[in-house]
Amino acid sequence: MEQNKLKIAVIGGGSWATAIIKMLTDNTAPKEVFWWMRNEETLQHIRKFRHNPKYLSSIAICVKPENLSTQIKEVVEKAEVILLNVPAAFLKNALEGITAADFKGKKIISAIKGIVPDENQIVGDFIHQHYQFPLDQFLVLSGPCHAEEVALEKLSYLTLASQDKKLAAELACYFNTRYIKTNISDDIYGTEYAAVLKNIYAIASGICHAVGYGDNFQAVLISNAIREIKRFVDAVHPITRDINESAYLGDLLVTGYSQFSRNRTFGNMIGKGYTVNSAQLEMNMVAEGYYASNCLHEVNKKYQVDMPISKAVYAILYQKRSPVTEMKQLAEQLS
Ligand SMILES: NC(=O)C1=CN([C@@H]2O[C@H](COP(=O)(O)OP(=O)(O)OC[C@H]3O[C@@H](n4cnc5c(N)ncnc54)[C@H](OP(=O)(O)O)[C@@H]3O)[C@@H](O)[C@H]2O)C=CC1
Ligand SMILES: O=C(CO)COP(=O)(O)O
Repeated sequence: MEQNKLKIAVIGGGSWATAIIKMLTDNTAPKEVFWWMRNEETLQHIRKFRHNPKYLSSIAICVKPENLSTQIKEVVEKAEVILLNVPAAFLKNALEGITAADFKGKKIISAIKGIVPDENQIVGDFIHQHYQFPLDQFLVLSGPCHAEEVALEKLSYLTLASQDKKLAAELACYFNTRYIKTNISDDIYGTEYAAVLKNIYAIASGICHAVGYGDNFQAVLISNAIREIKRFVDAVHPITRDINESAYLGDLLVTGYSQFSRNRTFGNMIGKGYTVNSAQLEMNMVAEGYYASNCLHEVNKKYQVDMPISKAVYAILYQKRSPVTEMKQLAEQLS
């Protein structure tokens, strides 16, 4: 019996990792869950009080205290499935000391929605290239799903993508609960890139709200954003896909409109005149779209896809252009 348990390790200690821990431990399929986080103090608190003191503190943590660790090598070694969930900007740091041999024979799921800075690669490409990790053993876990609603056990849908749909279906069984349904997909590239891009559009959405545009304009913005996503993912990985599926349009909508969206909140602060630093400090959570905007700007030099919304966000965040002027110019280009 013990041997049939899936050994899965969650890498990351933020809100999404905490919500994923809840799903995995509420799910009744036999498994052993390991959890890595960087912060020893947080780990000791969770061991003692069974709650994460920093993120989603209401969630009761049901991981065995001895399965919590700040030693990534130890956690990776024990598991057969590694679920990565540190913000992309800190992924290289988190994986320090890990070699290709440590990942050999395992499956990796990325629940990260960001591009690895400097490398300008989505996580799948980064892991494949830097750890010689086979892409057919790599999966992408996406939304639309906010950690806060998982904590509240509100009905939510995930998407698990793998080139091997059978593998995706097998692993999806470990996430489903009364409040979680997991769709499967074979589009690892489209799922990852769409999840990265929607964060940039959520920033645009927040900026527009802050500078005075209303719901009518927001609808036009989001409608243009999904077309921009389609143009880009079709250029990077041209396969037949329905962009209206939950992993693409759904993820964009939840981020663009939800009160829980980190990226929209960040954009809202930028629109109100906060500097990037002060907005980041104020939020105490990571808005992936800020880093993604710069990375995408670089990646798109190769593909040359027409992306006026991403361009406007980049100009505001990285070229210090005025949100009001930039959004006014953008509005002229939308339809
Ligand atoms: N939140 C959500 O609803 C969802 C998030 N995601 C994705 O999950 C990933 C993680 O996001 P999320 O859980 O929201 O993050 P949070 O903002 O909740 O937490 C931030 C995490 O990043 C760590 N961190 C912050 N600064 C640094 C640093 N300088 N070096 C190393 N680590 C650092 C924090 O560690 P510490 O606490 O020790 O400071 C913490 O674990 C992102 O890619 C996000 O897009 C995907 C779907 C849903
Ligand atoms: O990816 C997410 C929801 O699917 C979370 O990102 P936001 O918090 O910016 O919405």
